[in-house]
Amino acid sequence: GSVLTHTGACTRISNNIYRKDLTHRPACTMANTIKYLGQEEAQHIDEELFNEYSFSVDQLMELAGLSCATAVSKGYPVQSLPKTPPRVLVICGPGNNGGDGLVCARHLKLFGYEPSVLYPKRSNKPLFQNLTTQCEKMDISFLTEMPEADVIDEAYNLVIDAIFGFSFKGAVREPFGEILSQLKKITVPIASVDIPSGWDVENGSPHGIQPDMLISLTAPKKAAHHFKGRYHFLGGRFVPPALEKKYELNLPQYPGTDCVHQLN
Ligand SMILES: NC(=O)C1=CN([C@@H]2O[C@H](COP(=O)(O)OP(=O)(O)OC[C@H]3O[C@@H](n4cnc5c(N)ncnc54)[C@H](O)[C@@H]3O)[C@@H](O)[C@H]2O)[C@H](O)CC1
Ligand SMILES: [K+]
Repeated sequence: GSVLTHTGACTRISNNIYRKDLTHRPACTMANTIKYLGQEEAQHIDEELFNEYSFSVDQLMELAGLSCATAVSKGYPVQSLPKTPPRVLVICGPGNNGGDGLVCARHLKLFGYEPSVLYPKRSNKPLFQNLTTQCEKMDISFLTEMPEADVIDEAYNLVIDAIFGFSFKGAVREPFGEILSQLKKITVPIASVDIPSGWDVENGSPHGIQPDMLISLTAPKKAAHHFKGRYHFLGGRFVPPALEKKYELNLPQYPGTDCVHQLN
């Protein structure tokens, strides 16, 4: 849109869409579009949610994982999947991004999908052990090794990439290097949680995996500027207004009571 100064004379309807309240005033645009976060800023917001706002990781992870499962159900409705049973492969990394994946798998099962989880580097923290038990008790199978790309294409409709989030840094260490190299070869769509895994959090990665869906949590990270897939959702509808204001996040309004907002 055209760039004019923000006069306050417009109402945000959704991201990048503004209704002019006064016809003689210029429409506001860039000044209050959604902010894309750098790595440090994302980590500061995360710390503030826990330390200043007294949320627990469990709470936010539950909402994050629910957002991911909801976005998946919107982009790839269970009835529309080409293969039955409606199998999806959820790959979980060693940190909180992986935890979001475990929560997402559980909700996907409740939504009628058949998730299988690959969780090769398990955290021994009680939260992660509990999330694993919850999945096992819901008859979600855990794979012992990463299937080859052609096996994934044959058996699964979709892969959920919950390997790395905003704390990823440096060169990918094994076993995730091999996992990501298989993901670069698959043809079924990938839905990435928060950041496409292996991408630099701010600069992306031109030779990295190319997800079809990205679910940005809290706010998109700078790498999301390089996302070329079909669906970009915002999830993690838990940001208190004062925190949103402090970091000038300019989050779009979520529709009604939805836990996700489709950005494009
Ligand atoms: N505030 C929010 O929006 C919330 C986001 N959540 C999710 O949490 C992740 C960030 O989680 P964090 O534990 O900080 O880190 P990661 O999951 O990104 O990964 C850390 C994990 O990965 C290892 N690691 C880092 N770099 C490498 C590498 N090059 N090779 C191999 N392994 C690597 C590191 O050692 C750690 O073990 C955020 O993105 C959201 O998805 C919360 O769930 C809710 C609040
Ligand atoms: K990810």
